[in-house]
Amino acid sequence: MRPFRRLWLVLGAASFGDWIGLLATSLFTAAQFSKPAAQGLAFSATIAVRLLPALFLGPIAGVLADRFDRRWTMVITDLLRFVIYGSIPIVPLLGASPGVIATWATIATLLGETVTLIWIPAKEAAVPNLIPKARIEVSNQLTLVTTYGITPILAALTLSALTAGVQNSGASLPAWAQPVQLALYMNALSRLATALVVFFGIREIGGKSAERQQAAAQSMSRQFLDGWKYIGRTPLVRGLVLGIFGAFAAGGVVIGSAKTYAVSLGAGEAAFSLLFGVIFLGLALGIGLGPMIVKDLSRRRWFGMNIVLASGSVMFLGLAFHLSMALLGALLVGAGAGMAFLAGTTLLYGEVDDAVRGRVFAVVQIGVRMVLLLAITLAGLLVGLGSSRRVDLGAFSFDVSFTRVLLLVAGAIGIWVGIGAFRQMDDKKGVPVLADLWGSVRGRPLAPPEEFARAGVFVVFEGGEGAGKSTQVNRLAETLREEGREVVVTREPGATDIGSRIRGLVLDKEHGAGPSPRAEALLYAADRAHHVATVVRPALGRGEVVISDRYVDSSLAYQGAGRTLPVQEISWLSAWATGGLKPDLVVLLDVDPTVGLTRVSSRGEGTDRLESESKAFHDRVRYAFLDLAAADPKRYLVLDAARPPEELAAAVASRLADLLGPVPVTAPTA
Ligand SMILES: Nc1ncnc2c1ncn2[C@@H]1O[C@H](COP(=O)(O)OP(=O)(O)O)[C@@H](O)[C@H]1O
Ligand SMILES: Cc1cn([C@H]2C[C@H](O)[C@@H](COP(=O)(O)OP(=O)(O)O)O2)c(=O)[nH]c1=O
Repeated sequence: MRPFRRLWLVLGAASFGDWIGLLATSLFTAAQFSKPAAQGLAFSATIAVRLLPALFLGPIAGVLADRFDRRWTMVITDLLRFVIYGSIPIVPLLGASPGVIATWATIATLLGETVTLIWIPAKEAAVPNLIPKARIEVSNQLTLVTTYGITPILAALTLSALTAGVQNSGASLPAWAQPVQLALYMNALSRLATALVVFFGIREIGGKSAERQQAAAQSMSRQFLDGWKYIGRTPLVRGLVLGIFGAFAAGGVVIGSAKTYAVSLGAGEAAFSLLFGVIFLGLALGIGLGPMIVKDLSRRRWFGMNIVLASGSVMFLGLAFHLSMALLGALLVGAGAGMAFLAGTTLLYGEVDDAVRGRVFAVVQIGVRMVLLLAITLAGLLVGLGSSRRVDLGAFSFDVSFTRVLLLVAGAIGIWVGIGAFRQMDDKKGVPVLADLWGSVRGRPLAPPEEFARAGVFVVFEGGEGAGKSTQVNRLAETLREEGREVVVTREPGATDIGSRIRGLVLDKEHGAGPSPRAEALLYAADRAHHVATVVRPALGRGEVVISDRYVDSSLAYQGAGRTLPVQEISWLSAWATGGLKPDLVVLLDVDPTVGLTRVSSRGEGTDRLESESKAFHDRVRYAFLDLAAADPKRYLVLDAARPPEELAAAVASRLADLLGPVPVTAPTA
């Protein structure tokens, strides 16, 4: 088994232990009391106690994770937890009173939680070193689904199966083997198991990079401060931390106000559980399907977008007046939060340096707990303060309550934070957000354009063989020059020295069978890259009109649709070759291939390699051009190439008139 597979097993076991421990300890402590009030108090005390140590120990835990060998840190802390958790069900066997038992359970939980705080940053810092970068997201999907989807359910089922099994069998079990106690043993044993697997099975976690060894020579307080400095001066990490806190704050407000919100919908008590269930469903859907839907979208952008989505949905919840709307809102809150969480952890794993990773994760960990706790408490308090008024809207009536105002405010703050995080982290500045998202969903992600001052206008003619491109290119150039404009006429392939050699390689029939489809695609891309860099961009920079006979679309049509290479990959290749340079206008001269090829052969120059392709090939090319034009009508002018040349030229000139400003006045040359 590969190390990271073993790691997933460890994470699964650890999380199962966590959940069954949480459930069992709470029940166990509560069971020591008979009055409901005391039970409730004991129940919430054990949960609160789990959050407390984070505040004190958290900051140091990160330093420990970066300073010491992570394998040993994980093994030692897990052995400690084995002993601590194991002691909870043992104490009653020593004949202790209920008060002592409950107190010890609480103290042991506190200790266990404290130790966990050291375990988590060590684990989080070690994991990314074991996983190939390209698989980090998949690995996170798996871990999140295991941690929050499978293991809690498995834990609850195990516990209730144990209880039911014992009740049904009627057997009287010895005092040390009551169901809840068995569950507590399981929790302890899961720690022993993970310690052993990490020690014997995942040795790769151990050792330290030279960088970390160097850092460990500094004092601990110095390392602590350095961690904060790193967060402060790295925009990506700053944005991530800010975004994660914002998301959890909004989540906390939703949790804290959920009870009164459900009531305000007038849909009864069941609405509360239903809403919660739907939020979890949304989380699972977002984590499971999100990456498949957005495909290659920048994860930095996706993170910010999801926070805005989740927060917007919180606002929508505030306005929803019918249960069905609230359910939709809850689903989107869950989906947005889940996807933001996935994107956030993936980015943290992939982009934070190994040497500071423990500290960054510790900050996130503590921050999240504090923010969540604060938000839940505060929301609970505020909601309790406000009264509500009932509003009638004909068929619907709903409460305008404090709860709703709170949701609106929390959502608005969340959107603001999401936009802030997006700006800090954006790695595709200048690429329109919605178009980027839509392009990625359709499988044609936009590349960030290379920066350059673009003063001129870029016009491209596309179309099949013999469509009349050269004819129209020359006519247009002539017209524009008569108007007094600077015009550069060029073509692909073969406009440069290097390009004309490439052109020979791809098109001359004397080179035998010619390049394979992928090689052909790369040769056209190479020609294009050189052409754009040495001819097109410089001319556009000088403010001239560049008219090119063929450009990117020819590759999409010929190599993509014609040769049937994946169009998405050709699109990426072209975007990379051109640095994202797009034409201002593409004139597509649409021609029936039979007509076009007849025109070419009547020229009597013989055919090149592509012209001699089959009719089916040229048909695919034709429809690919038409599809491209249909997908972006603003940028295209589609003309029927069977029309007389003068008419076509007039149509092109009139369309271009809108794009070109007045003729620039150049100083007369003496
Ligand atoms: N609109 C048109 N109608 C009829 N024939 C045309 C038209 N435009 C060009 N032709 C002729 O078709 C042939 C191919 O034209 P050309 O401009 O070289 O096409 P391309 O550059 O698209 O291969 C030439 O002989 C040209 O005179
Ligand atoms: C620019 C480009 C051209 N081609 C093909 C289309 C043409 O058959 C060939 C040469 O184009 P071109 O010189 O325009 O030929 P013609 O004037 O005869 O239409 O190169 C591609 O396959 N991919 C590309 O990216």
